[in-house]
Amino acid sequence: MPFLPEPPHRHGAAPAGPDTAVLLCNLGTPDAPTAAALRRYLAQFLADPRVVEIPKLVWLAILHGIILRVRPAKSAAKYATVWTPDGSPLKVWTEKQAKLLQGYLGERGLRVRVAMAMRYGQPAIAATLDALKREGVRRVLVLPAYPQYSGATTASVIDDVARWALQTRHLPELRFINRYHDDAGHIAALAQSVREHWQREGRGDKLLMSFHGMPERTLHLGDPYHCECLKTGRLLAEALGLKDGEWLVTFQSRFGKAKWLTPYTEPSLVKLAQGGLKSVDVICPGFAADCLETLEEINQEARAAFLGAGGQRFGYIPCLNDHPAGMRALAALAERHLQGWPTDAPHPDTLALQRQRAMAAGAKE
Ligand SMILES: C=CC1=C(C)c2cc3[nH]c(cc4nc(cc5[nH]c(cc1n2)c(C)c5CCC(=O)O)C(CCC(=O)O)=C4C)c(C)c3C=C
Ligand SMILES: [Fe+2]
Ligand SMILES: [Fe+2]
Repeated sequence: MPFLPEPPHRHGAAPAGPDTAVLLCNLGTPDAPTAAALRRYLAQFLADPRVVEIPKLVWLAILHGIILRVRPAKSAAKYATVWTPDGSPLKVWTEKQAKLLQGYLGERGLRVRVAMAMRYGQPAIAATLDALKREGVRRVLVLPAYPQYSGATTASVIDDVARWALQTRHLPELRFINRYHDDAGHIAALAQSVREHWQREGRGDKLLMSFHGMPERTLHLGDPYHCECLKTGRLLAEALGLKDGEWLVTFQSRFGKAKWLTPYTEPSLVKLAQGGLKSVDVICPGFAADCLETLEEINQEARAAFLGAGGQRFGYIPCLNDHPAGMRALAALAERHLQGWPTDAPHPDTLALQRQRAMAAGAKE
């Protein structure tokens, strides 16, 4: 692919804003809770070879021949139940997180520009990186909003940045945060959010931690996702002082016919209720923000399944969203990964230029 034309250098001109940026990336979401918008979104999402790892031609035939005929309308109806006046919850939260992150980083004395982008749909990663460059950004720290690394999520964000890089002439310096599943601040924020929920709504007899699933095959192929989910679960249980039997990790959102990571969330809840458990709390620590998968699949469908099987109380613990402890943990995480990059003073190159100019001006006089 040819390099696209770029704006000419503004020789030595200092950028108006900060020249270091943090790019907060999440999965993406449809533009509207309609079948047409879902068809566009799912066609892009599910054609990503990081997400569905089966031979491309076979899969594209199934995707366009079957899945994109049925699923968009069904999924649109689900999205409609969680849609907000400002749009999809995932987008609303991610926008808010980016704004807040800029503030929390500022509080730590870091002058950086924080932008958000979505892997699928809008705002796209490539367009956002182009916009940052136009604003004078020379360094970008990419922060995929996935605590646990997986090929389907984190690596796919990195793919997208790399694709943009392949057709960009003057690249910014790039860094990536691959994971924060065991980050102490992140675990403490999750634990605080559970304790706050217990104080607000009372405490269930068990804490179920539900993570988004992946095909089990990906575990055997070396994807660290399963392992990182279990570690987050163990650390959160430890932080809360939970004993064995008081908590469990499960996997939700199975897609397709293959075996996914087990135990599955909804069947586990049904089994627990049938076994006599009356009250459960559910948290989704794999999601940085509430979205369809938490608000509809867990707080509506899984709740109904648990209550329908004899459970009496289902406590849903929201994702960290804009929780101050979660935001502070993200800011501290970003700060560590920004080490060595200029984030407060003008860039040393800029200072050197200013000195050179001052000297040149002095020599002329
Ligand atoms: C948090 C980590 C996620 C992993 C890992 C993940 C893997 C994965 N997902 C699908 C298929 C679908 N996921 C869908 C929605 C969705 N998935 C995540 C996160 C992870 N996915 C989020 C945050 C969301 C919600 C998006 C929103 O708009 O709120 C959907 C779309 C919804 C639907 O039609 O049901 C699909 C499909 C696969 C196949 C996969 C791993 C291989
Ligand atoms: Fe997903
Ligand atoms: Fe789902």
